[in-house]
Amino acid sequence: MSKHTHSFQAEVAQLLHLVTHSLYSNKEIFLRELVSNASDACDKLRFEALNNSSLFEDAPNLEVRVAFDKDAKTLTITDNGIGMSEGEAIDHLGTIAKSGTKDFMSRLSGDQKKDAQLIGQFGVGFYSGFIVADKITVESRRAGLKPEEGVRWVSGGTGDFETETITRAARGTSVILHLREDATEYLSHWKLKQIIGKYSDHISLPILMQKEEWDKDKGEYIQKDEWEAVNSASALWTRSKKDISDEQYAEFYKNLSYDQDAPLAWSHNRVEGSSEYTQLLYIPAKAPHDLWNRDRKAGIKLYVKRVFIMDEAEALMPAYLRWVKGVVDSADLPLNVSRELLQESRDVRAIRDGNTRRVLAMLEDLAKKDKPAEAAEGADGVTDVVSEEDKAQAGKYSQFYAEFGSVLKEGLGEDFANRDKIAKLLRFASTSSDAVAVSLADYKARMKEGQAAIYYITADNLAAAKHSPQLEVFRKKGIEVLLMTDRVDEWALSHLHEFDGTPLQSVAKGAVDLGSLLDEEEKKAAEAAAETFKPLLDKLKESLKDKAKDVRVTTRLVDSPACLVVEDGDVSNQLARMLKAAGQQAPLSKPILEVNAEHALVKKLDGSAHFDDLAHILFDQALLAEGGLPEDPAAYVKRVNALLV
Ligand SMILES: Nc1ncnc2c1ncn2[C@@H]1O[C@H](COP(=O)(O)OP(=O)(O)OP(=O)(O)O)[C@@H](O)[C@H]1O
Repeated sequence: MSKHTHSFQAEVAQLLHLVTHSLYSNKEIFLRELVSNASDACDKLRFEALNNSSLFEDAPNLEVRVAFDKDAKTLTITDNGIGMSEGEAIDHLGTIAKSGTKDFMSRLSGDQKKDAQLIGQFGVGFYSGFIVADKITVESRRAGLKPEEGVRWVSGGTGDFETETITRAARGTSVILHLREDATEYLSHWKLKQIIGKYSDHISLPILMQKEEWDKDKGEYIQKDEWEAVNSASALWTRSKKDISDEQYAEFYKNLSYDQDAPLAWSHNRVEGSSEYTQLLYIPAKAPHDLWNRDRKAGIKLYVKRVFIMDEAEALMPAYLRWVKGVVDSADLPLNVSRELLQESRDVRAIRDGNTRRVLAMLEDLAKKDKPAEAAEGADGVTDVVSEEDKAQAGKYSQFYAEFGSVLKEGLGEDFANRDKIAKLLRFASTSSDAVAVSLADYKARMKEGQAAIYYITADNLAAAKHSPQLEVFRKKGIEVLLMTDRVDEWALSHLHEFDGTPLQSVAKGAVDLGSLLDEEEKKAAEAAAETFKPLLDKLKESLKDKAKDVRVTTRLVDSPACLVVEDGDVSNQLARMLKAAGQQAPLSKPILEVNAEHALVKKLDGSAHFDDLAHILFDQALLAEGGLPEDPAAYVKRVNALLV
């Protein structure tokens, strides 16, 4: 048979040079690319055979075989897919037809370092074989052509390649890599199996390798004639939902997450539209130990057409949902997509938005079914029937929230578009419930007539929150206050100014304005107290000028003599203490001391010989009551003792 020599298209020669020189640090990807091509070839055959089943010839089972020959130093990837005619081999393996790669070529700068970074962002496909091979032989026969119409394509990866017509009985393609001296590590069953497991486990065709057996006499592994699949060949997410059992979903989750607990919920969807992808997302039952590490990568694995691309694709999930586990399989992204490119891609943004929406929808659903529904009989005598399935969901949201609620709150500051949805998912303890179970909607439904705001307080722990003097008037008036004890609350709540049209108001910030909840008499008494107390307040201000920004009379206290508040917009004392404990500089803003004109201690101040000491004690006690420490504890003790003896 006569051989023909062809020149590579100029761009191919250029690409080959780059591939061999720049992709060296990540050699093993060549196998992923070639297995992926083999799998594509099988997909193409399956597609063409829909109209022409004779293309299957006598081999209807599509498969990929990976074999190596230690003596010849060759590695061969064979598929029984569509194959290539001689003309196709010349066209497809000698030119670059893909627009993506052409675009890449046009962006080459000639600077090897920059170009090496660029190349990582584009699929290099077949040519990546030259990273490990100094010569590649491709033997192929297109499905439907006669055995004598096969082709052999040979190239050393430089300027040209040769083709000749051969006889090949088997349909499909063999890519034979003649390995370079420094790539003989791939002549290993174990190594190849490991790479296939890493990148190609979910290719839906079997990838076969010859079995190996230890030969005692020779002291080495011997290849047997028997072939076995080395991938699991089950891309679960590509199957139809109705064909997958709950057990299979749970099992897949375990493999994916190494988490022994069953997931709380999952969602499996095929999304079509401007961006086409499949998502299978799981909500774990338990938080990982490093949940709080914001650098922790997302638990999403990215596949492109069933080929594994990367673990922890953080661009596919916002940081506050970093605990979600799952798989995204895109039909649009290039195989060689890099993390950098992911950050910029429009397709990826669409996937990320879709994933976020899906997770929030799953949580909404769990939240709805959290409380065991009582079979409440309506006025019309009709009773809601609660399905067994819904009953099984009861309590799951509470479980989720206890584990992940704090991280979810980060979303208030991070994801403005979904802020309202996130707000609906929040749960808090309150003055009416020790359990962290009150939603903002529950709270609103219980608001008193005339109540203009959703009130909350932040503190280190539930006891401190509950006993805070700032709550006294609310308790007296029977107004519920949300008790927030998460470190992230103060920051998160600073991003949520209102819920469903009602403002959120910290009871430790600003002047308390209970508006129409105060009766006329109380209002008048407060105004009168402010007037009569003016001289006393001025004296207090003078005594405490280093500690307090202002001193004023308040209506928010009932039993306590005084409390500290900050102005709206200032960092609360609680947050300032937390920042200090974390070694950070807290913004300096002095608190405001509010005094209870009705309290005996405050009344005693007037004309007291110990005015200055009492003033400082009042301030320091207010600080102690909200979980702080006097700036000079020894001075505080001394002052109290002086009064005690
Ligand atoms: N095993 C194979 N069987 C049949 N055709 C193949 C095979 N491998 C490669 N080809 C042909 O060669 C072409 C070029 O392959 P190459 O890997 O460079 O690019 P691609 O597969 O189109 O893109 P990518 O690999 O980046 O997804 C393919 O489009 C296909 O037509």
